[in-house]
Formats: sequence, C-alpha cells, structure tokens
Amino acid sequence: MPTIHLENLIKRYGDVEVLHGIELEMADNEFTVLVGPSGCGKSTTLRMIAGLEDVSEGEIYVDGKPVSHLEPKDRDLAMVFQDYALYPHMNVAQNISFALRLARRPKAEIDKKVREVADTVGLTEFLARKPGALSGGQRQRVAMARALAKDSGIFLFDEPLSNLDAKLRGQMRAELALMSQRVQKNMIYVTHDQIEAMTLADRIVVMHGGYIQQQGTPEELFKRPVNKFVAGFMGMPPMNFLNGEIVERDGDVFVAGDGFDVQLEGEKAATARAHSSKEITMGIRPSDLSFDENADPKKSLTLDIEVSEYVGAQSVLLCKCGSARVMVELNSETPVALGQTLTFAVNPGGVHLFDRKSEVAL
Ligand SMILES: Nc1ncnc2c1ncn2[C@@H]1O[C@H](COP(=O)(O)OP(=O)(O)OP(=O)(O)O)[C@@H](O)[C@H]1O
Repeated sequence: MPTIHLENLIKRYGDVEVLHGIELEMADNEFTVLVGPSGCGKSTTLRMIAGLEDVSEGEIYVDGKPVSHLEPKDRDLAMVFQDYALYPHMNVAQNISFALRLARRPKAEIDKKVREVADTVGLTEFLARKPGALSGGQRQRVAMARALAKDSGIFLFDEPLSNLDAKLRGQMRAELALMSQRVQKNMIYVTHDQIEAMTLADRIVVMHGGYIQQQGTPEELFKRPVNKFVAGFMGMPPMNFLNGEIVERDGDVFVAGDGFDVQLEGEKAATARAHSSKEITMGIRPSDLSFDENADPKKSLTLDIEVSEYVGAQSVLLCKCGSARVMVELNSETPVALGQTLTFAVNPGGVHLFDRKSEVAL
C-alpha cells in the first residue's frame, strides 16, 4: 500500500489562509481519521489529497512521488463522499462496475470484481436493485463497493456515515471497522464525530482552526492530550474543567479553586510544583470521578446535583462545584435526588493539568 506524506500543506482562499502548514505521514495500510469541529479544515485537507482542491503551498507525496500537479484520476485513489452520488437509473451491479466498464475491462473480470466486492460489503442479494429501492445503509455500502472495485491503494472517506440515523451509524461503523481489516488499504477518513474517530482509527489526527493539534493512537489522545482543546474534544461525556491555583501546604501540592481543594500525587505534584504559573485549569473525566461517601476529603469533589439524565444502566449527573459545572456518571440504581450534595473520589491518575493561559498540558 502506498505511503502518504503531506509536507507543510497550506491552503488559501483568496487572502484567507485556512490551513496553516499541515505536516502528516500516513504509513502503509493505516486507518487515519482526521477529526475536528466544523470549519477546522479536515475536508479541505482530504480534498487536496484527492486533487479536488489546489495546493497553495507545500506538497503531497504518495510513495515518495509528488502528486499535487496530478489530476484526481491519476492519483491511484478512491473516494466515498457524504452523499454517495450513486447513479439512480443503474442497478447496484452497474453502479459498482461503472469505472471498470468505462475503462473497458473484460466482462469476466468485471463480473468477478463485482461479485467479490459485493460479498465484502454484504450486497450480494441486492445486485439487481436500483438505489431508490435500498435503505440508507445499503446505499452507503454501494458507494463503498464502488470505491473498492477501483482497486486503488488509497481510500478516502468524507463523513460517509453522517446521513444515517444513530442506530444505522453504529452498525455501519462496526461494518467499516471489519471491512478495513479485510481490505488492507491505506484509508483516510474525515469526521467531526469523535466516537467514530476513536472506534475506527489506527491513528487520529485532531484538527482545530487549520492546525493539527495532536496526532496519535486513540489511547494516546484520550490518556495524554497535549492541550485543553484535545482533552475536551475526545471522550464522551466530555472532560470537566475547573480553574484553580497550585498551592503548597506542609510540603503537599494542591489545586485549589472555587468549591474544591484537591491534593495532587506523585509525578503530577512534582510537575505542578515546577510549573512557572500558579494559574491552571484542572481536567478530570467523568470516568475518573467515582461516587464514594467515605472518600478522603483531600482527594475528592463535593458536588450539588442540578440535573440527572437517565441513559440506561448509568445516569449522567450535571452538578455544581462552586461556580463551575461538573458532569459525573452514576449507577442508575443509586438513589439520589436533585439538590442533594454528593462526594466523588478523584482518581489521582486521571487528573490533567493545563496552563490556564496557553491551555497547554503541563
Ligand atoms: N471555497 C471556499 N472559499 C472560501 N473559504 C472556504 C471554501 N471552502 C472552505 N472554506 C473555509 O475553509 C475552512 C475549512 O473548511 P473545511 O470544509 O475544510 O472544514 P471542515 O473541518 O471540513 O468542516 P465541516 O465539518 O463543516 O465540513 C472553513 O473556515 C471554511 O469556511
């Protein structure tokens, strides 16, 4: 499979620069997800790789060769768009084989390829149907099969699941994960959905404001976000942020703020002590806060429940901690009432510290 290298990619529309020097390497057979909020530049990056947008500065290399001057058709890639763009008057088999027929491949070869890819995406029984008689998920699979039939080394996806309802999205996500293991291609996938990114990616690239914020495995991004943006973007329910100050008392290090005073341990305490500014933001994920009435007061948060959202086995509680809001999760069987004050133990390893001004992780 080809490797892809984006070298200092810059994109300008007129005077406005929207990508400010994207530097990225994608290895053989890797599933890379570009993720970020609307307008961060992920689609523009993908469209530049595809050749659908010009490169303002920088270069795109595929297997070491510059490709930014090449037409999309000469770039050895297949793309699946958000809206699938199927031909409504052609049946599934004809949609899948369109590019092969255009290239005048022998009929036997085309038939074999159609059967193969239809089997891969589970469409065998629908080959004679027109797109109008298919469900959203099935249409999505046709788009995928059509791209697979091209046998390209690189596969590009632009939010391919965004038109599906939540249940189908979940199913297709799982199918995509399975398919990507089977087809062994270099895949680049764009989404604004961090759950899609976490479940599909070998490597996630988080973008914001035309810059790459961080790239790494889903676990690296979740456990060691480099800044407050990445920390808040990855994970659901999102990480809680509490503004506080680093204070030392009797040799111990605390983060103290409105309504909380949490002692730091080990490496975190040493890092906080050594940090130049005392003004920080403490981040704690809901999964690192556990309900415990007997928790050590120095290592817990006292929270007033404002809203409780029942989501099945767990409830998500929106609470007040001083002037800040904190989300926690609680077993739905635990009897609690709105307005009640509860104590949640802080997992010391789950405390993240960010410089309050620069928002960079300490
Ligand atoms: N043709 C254009 N002319 C001017 N600005 C554009 C054009 N296309 C995109 N932009 C701007 O470039 C930035 C990046 O857009 P892009 O579509 O890549 O974002 P995105 O992260 O994919 O967002 P979304 O999830 O909403 O599609 C945005 O600020 C957008 O307004």
